[in-house]
Amino acid sequence: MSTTRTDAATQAPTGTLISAAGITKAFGSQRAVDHVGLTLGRGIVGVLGPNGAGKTTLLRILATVLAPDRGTLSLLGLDPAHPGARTEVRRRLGYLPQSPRLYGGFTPLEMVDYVAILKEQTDAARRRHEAVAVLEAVGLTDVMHKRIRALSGGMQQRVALASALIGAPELLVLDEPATGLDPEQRIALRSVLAETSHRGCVVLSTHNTAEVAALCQQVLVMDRGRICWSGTPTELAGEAEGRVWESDVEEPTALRSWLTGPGTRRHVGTLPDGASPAVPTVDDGYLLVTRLTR
Ligand SMILES: Nc1ncnc2c1ncn2[C@@H]1O[C@H](COP(=O)(O)OP(=O)(O)OP(=O)(O)O)[C@@H](O)[C@H]1O
Repeated sequence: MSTTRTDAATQAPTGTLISAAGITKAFGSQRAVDHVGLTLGRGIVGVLGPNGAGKTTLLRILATVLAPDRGTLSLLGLDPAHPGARTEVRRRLGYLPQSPRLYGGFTPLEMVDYVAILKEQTDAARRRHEAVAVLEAVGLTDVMHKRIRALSGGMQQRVALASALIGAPELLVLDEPATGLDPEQRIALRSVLAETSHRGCVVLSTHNTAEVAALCQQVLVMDRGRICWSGTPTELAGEAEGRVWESDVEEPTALRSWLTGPGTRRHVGTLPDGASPAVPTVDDGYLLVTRLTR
């Protein structure tokens, strides 16, 4: 990816699972999502963007929780605007909202089983087998018979994640899935998502660029409702190639500067004469592309 693009559509993979064009959603006069186009196939896609960029709104649209005001959307080859097709998509979709609602009086096993029932899985034995498997995948085997209200915040987040994973979804939409997880669980989450991505499309929003670099094949950067950049994590870091450096002083040519240690500042922008470029990271690229579109 050589330049920053506005309103970017991503590369069409073989086997399109999500296809969107001109998707727009406003709340009053505020356009939360503004003419977004997407073509996504199998793999893990990370959505980055500042607070209020429209990530949650876009994910809610992809999860069929919210209907767009305008634009066309196809999920798993179906049009979710039609009630019958929407029900079918929901059977094949897993969704982790930003603030999941769990029933505190349920156990994790009951909660996940309940979601499977909502997905119209009628075989009780199979449901239980699958529920036990997804709870094991998120590391909750030991507490699957405890009341959810008695679990820690990170464990509750994993119950919500297991609820999204039940039914082997072909489309997995996760709003900040790593929130509240300890480092070990974050690493475990990566393997669960990598496994899901072999059979379908995982779209996740995050503020964690390290997570994106470790996990995602593709990144979408959103800003003010639009996708302002798309590409691979390596390409995002590459945006800052030759445009990032470190020094002990403030730099007038820097678009953004931040402290990285006692007295050391890192800058992105136009490299001043005599400065040596630093090795760029996904963070640098992200800061640069969000700055350039403002
Ligand atoms: N239900 C709603 N009613 C009114 N405004 C909303 C609603 N949902 C979102 N918005 C507005 O839409 C814009 C995008 O919000 P959204 O939650 O999608 O952003 P975000 O990128 O997920 O932010 P964050 O990183 O803070 O979670 C914001 O200006 C927000 O205030």
